[in-house]
Amino acid sequence: MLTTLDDTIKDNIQHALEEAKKSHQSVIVSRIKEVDAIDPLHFFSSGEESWLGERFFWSTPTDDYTMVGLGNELVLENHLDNSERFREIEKEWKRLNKRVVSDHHKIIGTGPLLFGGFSFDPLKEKSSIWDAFSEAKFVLPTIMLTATNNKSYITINKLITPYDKLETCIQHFEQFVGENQNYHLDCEKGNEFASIELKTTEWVEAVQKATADIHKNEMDKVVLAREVHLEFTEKIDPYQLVGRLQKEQPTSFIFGFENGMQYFIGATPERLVKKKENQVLSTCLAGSIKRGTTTYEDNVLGQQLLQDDKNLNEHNIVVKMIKEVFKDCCYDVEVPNDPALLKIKNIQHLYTPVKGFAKEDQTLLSLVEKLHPTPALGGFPQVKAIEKIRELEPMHRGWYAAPIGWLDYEDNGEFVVAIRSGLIEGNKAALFAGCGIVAESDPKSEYFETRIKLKPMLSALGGVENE
Ligand SMILES: C=C(O[C@@H]1C=C(C(=O)O)C=C[C@H]1O)C(=O)O
Ligand SMILES: [Mg+2]
Repeated sequence: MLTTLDDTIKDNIQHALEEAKKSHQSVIVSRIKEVDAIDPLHFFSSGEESWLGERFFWSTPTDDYTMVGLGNELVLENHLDNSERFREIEKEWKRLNKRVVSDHHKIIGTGPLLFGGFSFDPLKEKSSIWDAFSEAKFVLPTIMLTATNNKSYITINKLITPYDKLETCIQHFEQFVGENQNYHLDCEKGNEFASIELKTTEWVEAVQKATADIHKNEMDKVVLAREVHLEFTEKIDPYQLVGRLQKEQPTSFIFGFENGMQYFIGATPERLVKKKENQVLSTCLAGSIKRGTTTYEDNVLGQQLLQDDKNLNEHNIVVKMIKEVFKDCCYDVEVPNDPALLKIKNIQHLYTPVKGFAKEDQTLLSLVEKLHPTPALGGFPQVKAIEKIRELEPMHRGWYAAPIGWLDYEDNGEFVVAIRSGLIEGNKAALFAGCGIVAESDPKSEYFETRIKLKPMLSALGGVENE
């Protein structure tokens, strides 16, 4: 993919090696090069042979970034509780020295960066399907494609340890020079499946119990989720799934994280926090209604949602919390007074963007830590709601509803909330969906709401549930 390996990179490798030996610490060397356009999906698929189980995919609705990583050059992972797990990742990432060689002006989203995520609640007892997922796991890809602003870039990363040999390090970069792009494309094939909804009765009872507790003033809101398991006749191909999600959910963030033989994949409309230099952006997304079958019906439903007290209550609890975090951590905070509608393929939501500029001592991961879980996924008050989820929810969330995303070495990056998602393994898929329970919640309509939220994954997997 690189045409030549110039002397600058060799000098940098040499210096990094000396630095690593002197400091007894590893140093990351990154080579960034602009390349002719490469289809990100083909790039993802091309990694199947050499890097199966070590790939990630990320694309944003505004198309400003698509990133595909192949190979785990470095893994930062921990099993720590709450705030410690965010801080440990940040500490380890900061400790590594980074040397970047680039043939162009530095572009955000290229160069050494981490991609990964966190579990929803480290204190919830583990269940088998999420066993291989830690409380925090981030990878530095060996090779990464970044497509942004109609340009494509390839980053090659190498972790240089004090024990490495110069020749081996140079070879690491040389192996990608002039490599042929040998992409294979499967045509879409049908894949039949059987589905089971797990513990539906328990879930409905949990909703009833939660509304009763809200009436007793134990809390204002709690989000309860449920799980559906699917079994297909053939193996599920993550490449096809990502491709379909991209096609069917162009207004969502598409994420895919391979963890050995499991893939955590989804199409979420919900940004948790984006940081570009000191500009910070978050999204309050809560309150939902279905899409109409005609423009007229769709508008009527949208207007109904904008005026519905139950949904406005669900939404305003989220706005209040995110606004408070922003007021603490940012200056020049801007929040519109009223929500707007966010219409995505299968559902419409109440939506309020929140903007600000991070104070000096705030980092992207410190903001993730303070925001997670917002009342859109947890509830309010936060601690009480999380305890209720542990007690009432008949499933283990794993990485569902938790932050997933990327951060670079200059603290730019973006995290979303991993909803409208599923955990795939072989021919099996576990899909998750939840909803905000408030005093006025009706279990039947909340159940219906979770069915709509399962649709993006169901449809991308090849079938939409009957209503
Ligand atoms: C919990 C989910 O979605 C959240 C709950 C919403 C609601 O109850 O109205 C809306 C958007 C999300 O913040 C999910 O999709 O699983
Ligand atoms: Mg709702």
